Amino acid sequence: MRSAVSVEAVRRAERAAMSLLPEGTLMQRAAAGLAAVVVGELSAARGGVYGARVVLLVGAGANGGDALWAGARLRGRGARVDAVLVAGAVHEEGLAGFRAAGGRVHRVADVPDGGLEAGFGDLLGRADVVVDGILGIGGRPGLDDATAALLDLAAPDACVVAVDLPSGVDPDTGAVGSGAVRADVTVTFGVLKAALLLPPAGQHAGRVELVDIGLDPADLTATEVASLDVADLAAAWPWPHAGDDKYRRGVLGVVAGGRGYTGAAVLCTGAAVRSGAGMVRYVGPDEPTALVRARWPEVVPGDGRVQAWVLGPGLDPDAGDGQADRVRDALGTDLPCLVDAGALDLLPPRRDAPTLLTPHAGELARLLTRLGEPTERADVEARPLEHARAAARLTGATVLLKGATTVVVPPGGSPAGGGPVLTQRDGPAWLATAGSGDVLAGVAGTLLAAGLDPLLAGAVAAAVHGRAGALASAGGPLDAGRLLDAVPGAVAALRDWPT
Ligand SMILES: NC(=O)C1=CN([C@@H]2O[C@H](COP(=O)(O)OP(=O)(O)OC[C@H]3O[C@@H](n4cnc5c(N)ncnc54)[C@H](OP(=O)(O)O)[C@@H]3O)[C@@H](O)[C@H]2O)[C@@H](O)CC1
Ligand SMILES: Nc1ncnc2c1ncn2[C@@H]1O[C@H](COP(=O)(O)OP(=O)(O)O)[C@@H](O)[C@H]1O
Ligand SMILES: [K+]
Repeated sequence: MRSAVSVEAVRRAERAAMSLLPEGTLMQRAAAGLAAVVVGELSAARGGVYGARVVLLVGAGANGGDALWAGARLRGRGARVDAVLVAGAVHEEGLAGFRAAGGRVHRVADVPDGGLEAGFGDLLGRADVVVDGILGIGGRPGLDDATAALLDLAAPDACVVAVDLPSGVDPDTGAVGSGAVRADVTVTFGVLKAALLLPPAGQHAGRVELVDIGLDPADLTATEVASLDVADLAAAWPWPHAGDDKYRRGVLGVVAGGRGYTGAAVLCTGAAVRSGAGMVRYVGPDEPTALVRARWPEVVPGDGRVQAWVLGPGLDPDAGDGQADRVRDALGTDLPCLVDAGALDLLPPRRDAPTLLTPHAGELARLLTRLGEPTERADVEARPLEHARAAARLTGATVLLKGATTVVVPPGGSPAGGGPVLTQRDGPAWLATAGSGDVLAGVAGTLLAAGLDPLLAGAVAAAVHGRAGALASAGGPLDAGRLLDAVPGAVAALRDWPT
């Protein structure tokens, strides 16, 4: 499990560690770790550090201090290191250390208006590595125009190394402001910060390197956001046992598709079959039922006893084909329900039984608007965690928000009581294809029917869906049929996936 904490928790842990250590120790450890990563990048790209060009972009706080001390170390290895001070203030000890090591210092404030390119174009355009020491955990989202313009001067093939966090993101929520840094590597200190696991900030971080600076793990137990790794997935997966039969393993009922929309019914039931549900029942009108039976003869048509329901993929609540009533009936039971797509419109104000909502950004905006919080899709995309939490709070359900990074928020919006928010980013962008969400619903349904709680069922399903996507795509285009065909292999590989 990769775990991340809040800024408040990091600051507390840092204060505790600092009280036991000589002043400046943590920053020196951070700088040493940062310099080591830069050395690694330079060695890989050009065979060594000597003579490499490194430019530090330095903000007002300790994040800039880390960059300056790392720059001093890189000077010691023979790199040419320039620091560009982007703010009015600077970490003075770091600056003195950098100067003493022979680093050159420039100030954005010394360049006349409109002169950034003339002043820094050559410097940044020739840099092998650009170190983003602009903002860390003290940062608010967004960079000013001059700083953002400076970043644009870097050569496209320069390696951008972010210090602690890519600057311009919100450290706790993962929201991203304008001009935020896009890093190739982020070197983070002591513990992952929540933004590194959250969309969209996590997608700005590149590869994340965690440097141990000696914080006490006992001070870092308040996990805010976590991502399941392969060991967690293997531990959570409901592997069958000799004593099992199909009923004990879990029967899933599916109300999907309808008159005119048939594909979702075939894909969703198929994904449930392929992810190992004990049995799948499909409930719907004649046409999708016939197609489901033709493709998946093991699916049992019609109502009957189930352990969980998947409701809504490809379902039009206004079609007048009986599907809306079937959804309402299932929502009226005390069984776990996954509520997707068209069924989201039918969700009652409150449901006490375990409930997993699986909207994409547009569907979440629509749901929040219906619940009295007018929201646009773009709002959800800019601040996914905030909006998923709002839906969890308003509905009392677990909310899985789909996207390149899937966010699963426990009922009530967490973290109080419900455990951390889980995020998964396991699959390629080829997963953004029609029917992909129907496959996810089927896999998550299998897990609900097997008895997993909605938070774990959602996160495990998202991870397996992503891994199946990676297997099926192998770098090329993907369709939902091949995605669901890859699900058994993705599940089997959980026990021997290379970590
Ligand atoms: N604590 C420790 O023990 C250790 C900490 N370490 C390092 O310290 C980092 C945290 O340092 P930090 O607290 O000094 O904050 P940092 O992120 O450098 O910047 C704050 C400054 O930026 C400003 N500012 C904010 N947003 C802005 C914006 N959008 N645009 C423009 N300006 C903005 C803000 O202004 P203000 O809020 O005062 O208005 C303030 O002046 C941490 O991430 C890690 O790298 C490591 O060395 C390990 C030990
Ligand atoms: N850029 C992306 N990278 C990786 N996965 C993605 C990306 N965009 C979407 N996905 C995943 O693909 C699926 C799309 O689901 P959805 O939007 O409901 O599609 P549909 O309704 O066509 O089935 C979700 O599981 C989502 O997390
Ligand atoms: K930074």
